[in-house]
Amino acid sequence: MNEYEKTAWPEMESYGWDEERDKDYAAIPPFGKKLAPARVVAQFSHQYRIATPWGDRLAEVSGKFAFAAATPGDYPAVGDWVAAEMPDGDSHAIVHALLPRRTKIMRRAAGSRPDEQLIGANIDTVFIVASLNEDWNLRRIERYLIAVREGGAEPVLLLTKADLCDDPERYVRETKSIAPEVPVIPVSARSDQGREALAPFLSPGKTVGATGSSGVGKSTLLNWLAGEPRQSVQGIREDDARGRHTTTHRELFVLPSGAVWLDTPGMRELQLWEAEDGWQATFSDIEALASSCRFRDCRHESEQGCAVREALNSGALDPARYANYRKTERELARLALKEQRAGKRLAKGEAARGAKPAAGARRQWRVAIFEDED
Ligand SMILES: Nc1nc2c(ncn2[C@@H]2O[C@H](COP(=O)(O)OP(=O)(O)OP(=O)(O)O)[C@@H](O)[C@H]2O)c(=O)[nH]1
Ligand SMILES: [Zn+2]
Repeated sequence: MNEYEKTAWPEMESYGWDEERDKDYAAIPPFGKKLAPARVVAQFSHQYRIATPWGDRLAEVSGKFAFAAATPGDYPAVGDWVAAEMPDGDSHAIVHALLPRRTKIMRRAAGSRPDEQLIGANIDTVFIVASLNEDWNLRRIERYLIAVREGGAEPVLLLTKADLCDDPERYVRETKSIAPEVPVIPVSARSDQGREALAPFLSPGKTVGATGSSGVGKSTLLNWLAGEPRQSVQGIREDDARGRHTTTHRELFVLPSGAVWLDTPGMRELQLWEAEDGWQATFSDIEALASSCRFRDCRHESEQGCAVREALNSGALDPARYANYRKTERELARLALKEQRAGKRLAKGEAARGAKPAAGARRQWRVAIFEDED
């Protein structure tokens, strides 16, 4: 049997390949080429570095792939699994197809038109990092929760620099109060605290990444988990085929625990994208209250039988949390408006690709409500 016609690719397991991927891969239509699975480990302007069963290669997408891609999100991103052609005796590869993404982390592209920009694919867990000594801000954590959940990844809250804090448990409690179902783990790289609690999220083949404000300790966390200094974004040292050390730019690599760490510059500065699902999950308590208001279209201002007002008055709902709910709702509505305007231009192309209509009535309802407010 031709090496390329294998039905399983154990070589790729260290990058997170599993039986489900074997199935996804088998479902790719034939391209009349010898293809093999690979994972994108770095992205340059028009090139990728991919990890293949036979080592790393530089790759580009095929002409056909580029022709079919309608938006930036259709191109591979770091963390994506692809089917690539690897011509013999050539150090380059050609990407012909993208495997289905399990999760994606998106960012709004700069400029007036909000545009999906993929900053990481197939991430299982995103560590939302906040530091225990400075800059403590539950509202910011809520915003990160929205962005992470929207793409389908599991959020875990890491409270760093526990060595600098007299009462980490107090912060753990506060954090749990805004996200009861999310694991909250105090850690300290300096005093080697919290390693065991992190272990369940760092099992072999799981892909993880970290996001959080500048200075909270993301690089330090990575170095701590890697057991050696590792400036991931700048590049890491590796042995090449001749055993020499070379520095290679990589944004995805395997930790000693066997977990795969994804660290793209965009991960560090997540912003809200049209995050209706993540927003609802993050504020599910308020959504539940709102659904028991007497009036279906209650604006929670001075209406009779408003459950949200009641909760605010009784102290059951934190006014700051409610304010953040409204603020992020307005931001999402603003984005949705822009999207609607831009969408008119895009609609034709998207319909041609069989895309679903933009997530529907609910968002339009929000747009209608908030259009007049700003
Ligand atoms: N005491 C203490 N200091 C820490 C710990 N982790 C990080 N720091 C310090 O916090 C500062 C910022 O850490 P970084 O790891 O560079 O933070 P970062 O989140 O990567 O910052 P950006 O690269 O700007 O995104 C450094 O001076 C670290 O030494 C810790 O566990 N305890
Ligand atoms: Zn109400």
